[in-house]
Amino acid sequence: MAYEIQPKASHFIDGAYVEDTAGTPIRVICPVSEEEIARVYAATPAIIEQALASAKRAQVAWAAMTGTERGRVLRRAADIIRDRNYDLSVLETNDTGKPLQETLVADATSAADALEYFGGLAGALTGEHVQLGEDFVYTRREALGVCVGIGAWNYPTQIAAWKGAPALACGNAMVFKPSETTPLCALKVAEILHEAGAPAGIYNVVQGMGEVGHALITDPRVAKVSLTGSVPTGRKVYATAAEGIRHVTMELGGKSPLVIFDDADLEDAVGGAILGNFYSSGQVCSNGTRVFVQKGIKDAFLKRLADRLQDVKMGDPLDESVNFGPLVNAKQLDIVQGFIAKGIEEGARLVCGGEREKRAGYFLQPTVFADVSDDMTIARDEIFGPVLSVLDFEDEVEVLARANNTDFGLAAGVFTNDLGRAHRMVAGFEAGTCYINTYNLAPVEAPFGGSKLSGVGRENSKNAVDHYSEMKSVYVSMTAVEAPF
Ligand SMILES: NC(=O)c1ccc[n+]([C@@H]2O[C@H](COP(=O)([O-])OP(=O)(O)OC[C@H]3O[C@@H](n4cnc5c(N)ncnc54)[C@H](O)[C@@H]3O)[C@@H](O)[C@H]2O)c1
Ligand SMILES: O=CCc1c[nH]cn1
Repeated sequence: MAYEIQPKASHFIDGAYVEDTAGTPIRVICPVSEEEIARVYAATPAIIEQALASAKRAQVAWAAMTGTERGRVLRRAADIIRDRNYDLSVLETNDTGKPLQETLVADATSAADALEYFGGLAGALTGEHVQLGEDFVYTRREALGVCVGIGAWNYPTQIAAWKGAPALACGNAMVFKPSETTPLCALKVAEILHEAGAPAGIYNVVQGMGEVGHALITDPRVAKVSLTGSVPTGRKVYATAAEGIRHVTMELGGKSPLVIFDDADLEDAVGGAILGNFYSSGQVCSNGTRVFVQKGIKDAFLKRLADRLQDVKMGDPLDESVNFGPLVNAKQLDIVQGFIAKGIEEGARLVCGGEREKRAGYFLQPTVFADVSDDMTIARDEIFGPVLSVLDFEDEVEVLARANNTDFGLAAGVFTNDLGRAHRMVAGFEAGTCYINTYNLAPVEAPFGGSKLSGVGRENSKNAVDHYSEMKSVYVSMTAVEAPF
C-alpha cells in the first residue's frame, strides 16, 4: 500500500489522529495554485484538555525509562523520516511553497538530524558528583515535565523536530502547536514518533491560532514554552510564561548584518549573500538582509549578484529544477510588497526585481536595493521575503558599529580573507549565530539562537539540553548533624 502523506485529521493526541469539527476551520492554501489543499480545525477547549491530560499522564513513565531507551525511539523515528524523505518533502513543499529542490535537503532531513543527534545524546545525559570533604553533593538532571512548542510557518517540519527531539530526549512530553499557516507537517512528525515507539501522549499536535497557543501556555500543567515566531509574539508569549515562572526558549526574528570586505573572495561573498537572502524565497529568520559592502568591491559585487540572479528559476516548486518558490501566502506577499514600495519611496536604488510575477501563485522576484542607508525602513525592519539591501562602508570600526546598531541580534556574517579581522568581527558582533566566509548553515551540532530582541536560549547542540532539563542538587551528609540547640 502506498504511504499516505496527507495527515488523517487535524490533531494528533495520545497516539492517534483526532478530529473535532466544532473548532474554527483553518484553510490550507497552496501558495502556487492559490487553492485550498486541506482543511484543519482549531483545537476546541476539549481538544486542548485531551492533549495536555495525555501529555501529563504519559510523561512520568517516559522520564522513568533510561535515556538509552528513549534515544532508541528518537533514532528509529529519524530512520523512518529518512526513508520517507521524498514524500515528507513534497508535503513540506505543498504546505510552504518552498522548492522541492530545497525541501529534499533541508527540512525532513534536518528533522531527522535532530532526532538522531538528541537520540544519541539521551543515554549520555547525566548529573555530577561534587566531593565536599567526607560529605558530597550529587546532581540529578531531571525533565521539566510537559513542554509546549509553538511554531512559525517557514520551517514546519524542522521546527517541530528541533523542539521535540531535545524535549523528548530529556524525558519531557510535548504538546506542539504548528503555525496556522502551515499546519500539516508537524502531524507527520507526531505520527512517525509514535510509529517509532514513542508512548501515546509523549508528542501531541494541536492546531490553532494565537488563542490556542495562549490557552496551552497558561495551563498550570505546563512547565516550559518554546516559541519560534516574531518579536511581537515573543514579547506576549514571554510575558505570559513569566506569570507562571515557566521556562522559555524564544527563537525570534532578526535583521542580520552580512559584512563583505574588499579582500573577500567575490564568488563566495555573492554566494553567501544569495544563501542569506533568497533561500526559501527569503523567509529564513537568520537572513543577512543588511549586506554591508566595502566601497572597493561594491560595483563588482552588484554586477556579479545581478548576473547570478539570472539563474533563478521560478515555477512549480514540485519541479526539481525550480530553485525559487512563491511566498507562503497572500498576506506575506502584501507585507513584502509594502516594504519594497517603502524602499523606493525613501530613496533606495532598485537594482533588480521588485515585481510580483504575472502568473498564479504568490511569486515575487528576488529584489536587490543599493545605496541603502541605515535609517531606511528596509534597513531597520524584518521583511521576511526576498529583499536584499546593500549598504556601503569604509572601514572595520565603522561597519561593526553600524552592524550592531539594531535591537535584533539573531545572526551576523563576515566575508574576508584576513583571518584576524574575521575573528575580531565575530567577537564584536552582537548576535547569537555568526558566520565566517559562509552564511545560514544550521547544523544540529551547533547552538542556534539569538541575542537582544531575537531571543532567549539556544536550540540544537548540547546547549539545548540545559533548556529542557533542570538540575536537582542532593546534599549527602556522611557525618553527625551539628545543630546549635
Ligand atoms: N529565531 C528562529 O529560529 C526563527 C525561526 C523561524 C522563524 N522565526 C521568526 O518567525 C517569524 C515568522 O513566523 P510567523 O509569522 O509564523 O510568526 P508569528 O509570531 O506570527 O507566529 C508564531 C506562532 O505564534 C503563535 N501565536 C501568535 N500569538 C500567540 C499568542 N498570543 N500566544 C501563543 N502563541 C501565539 C502563532 O499562532 C504561530 O504559531 C519571523 O519573525 C521569523 O524571523 C524565527
Ligand atoms: O528560519 C530559521 C531557522 C533556520 C535557519 N537556517 C535553517 N533554518
